[in-house]
Amino acid sequence: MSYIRCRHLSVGYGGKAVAKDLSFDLNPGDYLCLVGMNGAGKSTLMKTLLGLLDPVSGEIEIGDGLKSEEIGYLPQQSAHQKNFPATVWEVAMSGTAVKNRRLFYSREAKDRCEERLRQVGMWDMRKSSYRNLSGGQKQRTLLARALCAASKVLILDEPVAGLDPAARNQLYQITGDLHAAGVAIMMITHDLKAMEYAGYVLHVGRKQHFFGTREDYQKSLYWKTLQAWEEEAMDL
Ligand SMILES: Nc1ncnc2c1ncn2[C@@H]1O[C@H](COP(=O)(O)OP(=O)(O)OP(=O)(O)O)[C@@H](O)[C@H]1O
Repeated sequence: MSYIRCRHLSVGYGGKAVAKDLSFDLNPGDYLCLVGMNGAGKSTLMKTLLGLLDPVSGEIEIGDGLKSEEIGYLPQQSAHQKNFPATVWEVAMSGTAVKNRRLFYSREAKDRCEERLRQVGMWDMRKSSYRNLSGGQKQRTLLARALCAASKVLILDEPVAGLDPAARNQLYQITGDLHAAGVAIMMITHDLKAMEYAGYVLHVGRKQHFFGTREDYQKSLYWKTLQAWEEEAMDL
């Protein structure tokens, strides 16, 4: 059974759909890339899957023993978050606190946080101030935070936006390692390089959508359109 199964799902605001009739699955072991033009509704879909927005219509089924609180989320970074006055350790640990609503951290939570910070290569910097980190180090800290909250499914919203090529590759390496370790990945991206890691692609279009394997996607018109659009955007 799928972790997440959506059928004829429409998502939007105030009962008005911005993306209609989406049908796709996220299964254990999947690496799904979510692509589409600006404003297509990708972030709106993610927020709906996370329960932050109600679906306009259609079905979302959470299955295979997955609980909604087992879905970790790396949101798009805001300027406010970039200047967060806390250490790397405190930022990562806050993922645990939000989920468990505990006043004090348990030994188990601390061990888990250490494991996560080691996984993303930020353990040695755990005492550093978050606001003084590079963009890539900040993203890796937020990735550890999302993994402290949940480790079965990880949803990432444009995780490499604003990162230089080295930091970008490092982040893909880490998400690839997490995937190999059994975490199902669902990633919104405008970076065509991310596609190399994907097993499946969901392309949210204005009128029609594509959902299928990366191989089929890269033979489709959707892929050609996306490539042309991204290349044009890079020229600007
Ligand atoms: N809180 C909101 N209330 C009403 N409309 C919104 C709200 N947030 C976003 N929208 C609109 O919903 C549409 C889809 O936005 P969304 O952020 O989901 O697109 P996206 O595909 O993630 O775009 P991008 O690639 O630019 O991040 C846009 O037209 C946007 O203006």
